[in-house]
Order: sequence, then C-alpha cells, then structure tokens
Amino acid sequence: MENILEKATKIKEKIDKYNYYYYVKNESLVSDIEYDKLLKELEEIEKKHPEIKDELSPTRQVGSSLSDTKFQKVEHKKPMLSLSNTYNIKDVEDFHQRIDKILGKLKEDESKKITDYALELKLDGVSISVHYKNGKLVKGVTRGDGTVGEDVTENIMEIKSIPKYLKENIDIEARGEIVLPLSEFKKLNQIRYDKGEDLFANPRNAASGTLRQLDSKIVAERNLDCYFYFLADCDKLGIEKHSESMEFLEKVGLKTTGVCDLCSSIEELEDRIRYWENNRGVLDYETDGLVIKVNMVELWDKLGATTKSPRWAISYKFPAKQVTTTLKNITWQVGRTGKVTPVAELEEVEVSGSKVKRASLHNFDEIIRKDVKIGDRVFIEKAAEIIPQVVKVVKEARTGEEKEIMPPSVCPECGTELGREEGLIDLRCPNEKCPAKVRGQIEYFVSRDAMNINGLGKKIVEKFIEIGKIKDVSDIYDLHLYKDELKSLEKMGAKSVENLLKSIEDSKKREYPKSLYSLGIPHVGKFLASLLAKESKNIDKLAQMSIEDLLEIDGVGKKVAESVYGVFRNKKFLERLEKLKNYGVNFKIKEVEDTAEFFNEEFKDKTFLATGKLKHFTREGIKEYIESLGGKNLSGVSKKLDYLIVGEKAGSKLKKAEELKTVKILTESEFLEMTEK
Ligand SMILES: NC(=O)c1ccc[n+]([C@@H]2O[C@H](COP(=O)([O-])OP(=O)(O)OC[C@H]3O[C@@H](n4cnc5c(N)ncnc54)[C@H](O)[C@@H]3O)[C@@H](O)[C@H]2O)c1
Ligand SMILES: [Zn+2]
Repeated sequence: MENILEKATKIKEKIDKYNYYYYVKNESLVSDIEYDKLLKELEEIEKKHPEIKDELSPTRQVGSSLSDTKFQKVEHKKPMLSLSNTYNIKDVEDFHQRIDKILGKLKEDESKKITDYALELKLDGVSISVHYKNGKLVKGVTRGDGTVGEDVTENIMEIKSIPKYLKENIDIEARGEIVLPLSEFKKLNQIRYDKGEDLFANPRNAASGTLRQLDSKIVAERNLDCYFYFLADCDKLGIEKHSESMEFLEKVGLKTTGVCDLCSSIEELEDRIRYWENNRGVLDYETDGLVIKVNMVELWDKLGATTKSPRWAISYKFPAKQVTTTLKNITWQVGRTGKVTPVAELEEVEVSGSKVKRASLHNFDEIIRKDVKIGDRVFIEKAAEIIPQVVKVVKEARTGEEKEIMPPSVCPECGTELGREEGLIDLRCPNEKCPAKVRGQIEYFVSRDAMNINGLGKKIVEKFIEIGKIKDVSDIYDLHLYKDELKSLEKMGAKSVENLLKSIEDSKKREYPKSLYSLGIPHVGKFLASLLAKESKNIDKLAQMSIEDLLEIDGVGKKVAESVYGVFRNKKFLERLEKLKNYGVNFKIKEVEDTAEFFNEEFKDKTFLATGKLKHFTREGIKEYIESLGGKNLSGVSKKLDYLIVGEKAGSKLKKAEELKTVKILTESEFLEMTEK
C-alpha cells in the first residue's frame, strides 16, 4: 500500500512538472505519448486503489494551476474541459458502447437513441473562448484550469481570423483552437534559428507561447489563426445539432475547419478515421487527431461529464510524430560529395508508426546551435517519408553527465585530414579516392532515377572497392570482366550475376536527362538535369557553354550555372565522363530519328504528307507515327515533299503532287508496307 502511494505520488509530481512546463512555459519536457502513458498509469492505479484518489490529482484536473499567471483571471460560465483520448479503434468502439448503454438506461429517451456522431479534426493549438456582445468582440479567455482562464483579449484582437464584429448583432460565446499555421511556424523557427534563439519544438508550443505574450505586437507579427469548434448555449438559439452550430458559426463569420463528417456507425467512423490518417498531410496546420462528438446537443447534458472531460466526446489521437529518446552517440558519415555528416545514434523508439535508431543532424553547426550533447534527452520527429530529425534537446533533463561533441579532424573512412570549403559550414573529405565517397557515388549512380541499375547492392560495391576492382563510378562497366568474383559473392547465383550485368549493359541506353543526372553535378537534381538536357541536346554542347549561356536558360540560376561550368573544367570529372562515353553510355537527347522503335532507313529525314480519308489513322495519329519512324511531316505539297499518302477522296493535293512528278505517291497500304520493311 505504502509503495502504491509512493508510486502514485512520484507520478503525480512528474505530471505536475510536465504540466507546468507545457501549460505555463509552453515547453514540452516529454512527448505527448509519454505524457499520456504516465497519466494512464496513474488512472489505473487510482482505479484499483480508490482510497488514494485526491481531488487535486492530475487525472481530475484540466490544464495547470494559474497561480503565477501574468494575466487577469476570468471565470468561465461553463467549464472548458479537456477530452479523454484514445489511440485505437477498439477504444472508439468502447466509447460508442458506453454511450449506447447510458442512453439506453434513460427510458424516457428511448425514442431519442440517436447516436449520430460528428467527426472533426483535432487541431493542435491552444483553446480559446471568445465572447461577442451585440455582435462585437469583447473578450478572449484561455482555458486555464478549466474553471478560470486568462484574459488575453488584447492579444486575440491581433488575430485576423477572429473578427472584431460578427455579421449579426448577437451575444454569443464561441470556443475554438488558436493555431500557428505550419508555414508560419517554419518561418518563425527560421528567424529564431538565425538569431541563435531557442527553437519551438512544435507549432502548438509556438502558438501557446505567442498567445500568452504580454506584448500584443508580437502576436500581431506571428500570424496566428483560429478555427472554432463549439458554440455555447446553442439550444437557446434553437440549434439542436452540433453540426448545425458549425454552420451557424460560419454564417455569422467565425471560421471552422469545414470538416464535420457525420457518421452513424462504427464502420463509418473507422472509415473517416482512416481517411484523415492518410490525408491530414495536406492541411497547413497541425492536427494531433480527430474529435468524435455526439451530434444531438440535447444528449450532452444527459451523458454528462467527469471533472476533466465530457462523456459525449472523445479524441482519437494519431500516432505520434514527435517523441523523446536518449542520444547515445554521434557517428560521422561520409557522403558521395565527401560531406561529413553527424548522425545521432539513438535509443530505439517508435515514431510515426516505425522504429527509429538514427536521426540526422545535418552538420556540426547544427550541433552547436541546438546545443546537443551525448547523453541528452532529445525530441525527434519523423514527418512522412523523411529521415528522422533531431528537433531539440530537453535541457531540463540534463544530469551533468552529458558529453560535449567534438567534430572529427580526419575522415572516419580514409583518415585524410578534413577541410571546409570557403564560406561553407560543412566538413569535407578532400580525398577523391575515399572509399566512402566512391560508395556514395555508386549508390547514387545506380539509383532508380539515375541509371536504374538493379542488383548492385552495398555488399557487392564494398567488396569490389576492397579488392580494388572499383575505384570510380565508371568501373561499373568493367564488372563483366569479373563474373567469377561476382559469382563467388554470397547470395549471387549465376542468374543474379547475369541479371546484374544485363542491367548494367541496358543502362548505357539510358536517356540523356537521366545519365546527366547520374553524374551528380552539385545542385543539379532531377528537374535541372532534364532542363539542361533539353536545352543542350548533348553533353559536348553543355560542356562548351559559358556561364552566360547557362544563365540564359530559364530556370537556371547563378549557383547552378557556376556549378555546371565548374565541373566541365574539372579534370577528374572530365576523365570519368570520357570513360563513360567510351563505354557507350548515352549522353545525347534521343532525336525523333533514333528514338524510333522501328527505326527505318527509308524514313530517315524523309518528308511526308497525308491527304484524303485514311482507314487506319487519324490525321494527328499518322503524323505521330511518321515522326516515330524518323520521318518529318510537311503541311503542303512542294518540291520538298518526298511522299504523299493518299486516302479516299483525295483532291487537290494529289493533283498537285502528280503535276510535280517529284513526289512519290503512296496508297495507305503501300505506306504500311513500307513501314514493315
Ligand atoms: N508533453 C507534455 O509535457 C504535455 C504536458 C501536458 C499535456 N500534454 C498533452 O496535452 C494533452 C492534454 O491536453 P488537453 O487537456 O489540452 O487535451 P487535448 O489537447 O488532448 O484535448 C482537448 C483539447 O482539444 C482541443 N480541440 C482541438 N480541436 C477540437 C475540436 N474539434 N473539438 C473540441 N476540442 C478540440 C481543445 O483545445 C480542447 O481543449 C495530453 O494528452 C498530452 O498529449 C503534453
Ligand atoms: Zn575520406
């Protein structure tokens, strides 16, 4: 018993501290998921041991104490509660069962057992209650501890989406969520980063920190936004359904998210949950989940509330995007350009539904700016399909045992002394033969958007670099000389060797934009590679272009022009290019002539015109076909015309061609015969 009490007290102390940081200082010491777990743990203990329950337990309290607030306190007419949350469909089902049960018990309401739900986005910001009198904005109050909030009227006056006047002269209280749009959040953190200030871990902390500023000018600068999700006393306005309240809010000029999906079964709820799990990425604000509400307002009172949350609503939380973990070590990775990047080695955690052990830190400057040390508790984030990033350090969690991170002075792969290019913050290995660089270059060269060579995995590349058979990307095209070595590699059967060699051989025919991209010219990504390929037609021409020529291409800026100009004056690059060309790798745009699948000498550079009604082609279709065979289309009959294809009812054009005598006249079937040669 003693133990349980001690345990509960310890958890409470922790939660109180987290609450204080979260609600008062607008900072998170742990991720939401860890916080929620801790709170659940406390709830379980209290359920099993009701005797230790106390009124001040965080399981019964909303928010955090307002004892040292800088704002005037205002009591809410009706408490502003929290929401109980779930992370899975099973809990949503339980919620639905509970409601059904309660409503079932209310015999007189049997006829009203309408459990239609409204499903909304749960915006991750700060809640606000706004009051309008006679249509005029008079007050804005934060949720505070649920009973009493902070008067932030002056600040909300600076938020454009909270209108000073409604479209109707009415008295209402509406509640909503103030958020910092993602685009604004990025801007704000960039400014703070440039100034060397601490970063906000997420838009919620930034929104809360901004709203609770004493200086309303700062609020005005940050472009907060607000979406409403609740209309108090809507029944007095004759509104029966929550969804109708939302329409009403819009009508009087208060913005909602516009998402209020009506569902009448668990299946429908599940369907919408899945939908929003996959599609929330398109929104410019952070959503941490969905809120499911009983739509009939009349039922709300019947269902009631606990001291902390209503029983008629529940939040369904999405898998956490941000979690905290311990940074165990830093390793240094050498990329294809020689850039040496710090990689955070983490205690494994689950984030956005996948297990993560490593995160990127970009460069040494980032370590300094974020003040990262080995042993730190760090927030990491994994947004859709992006490599996890270290967001920030929890400095309050430091014990004093953390170790300073030192940048390496030599390349961890080849031992060469590292340098910094002028004006650049990145450390670089200058050794052209650095195995890590060659490895990175090959990985890039064979990748799908580049040469698309299949079967050349890391292991093979490492092995061949080790035995000295690959020193440069171009050496890939000599691999056919080492069939035996390839076959001797683990898991490489004769068939896979054959497939690999075929894939290497096929890559020589890769289109010019792709082969150009494969060269890994700094700043030339996929788009620029296609643009440069299109403009230059072949690599020799590109090599001759001056910086001015390059700048003339729409879409090419100074950085790219200098980079392209530079590589074609780099001996090592030119040597590699020469080797690749000698192996037969394609570096020119395939003109129509040679893209022709059925390349046909008779068509090459010959001119064609079709007239009359054709049986097998439309007018456009035959033109395309001619081009695909290497021919050219003319629009009129002249001495330049080589062939006139005549269909039914050919008229003046045929006559003219007959007169000229230089034009060969073909029927449609003669033309088709010609293509089959
Ligand atoms: N990381 C930390 O240290 C820490 C500390 C305290 C709280 N928290 C997080 O905050 C949560 C508790 O905070 P809370 O009480 O604000 O609850 P909550 O944020 O989980 O849910 C309630 C709030 O959701 C908001 N909301 C957004 N859209 C809504 C909509 N359509 N309808 C109704 N409400 C909507 C409202 O502001 C409401 O007050 C915890 O579960 C935890 O995730 C984290
Ligand atoms: Zn090196």
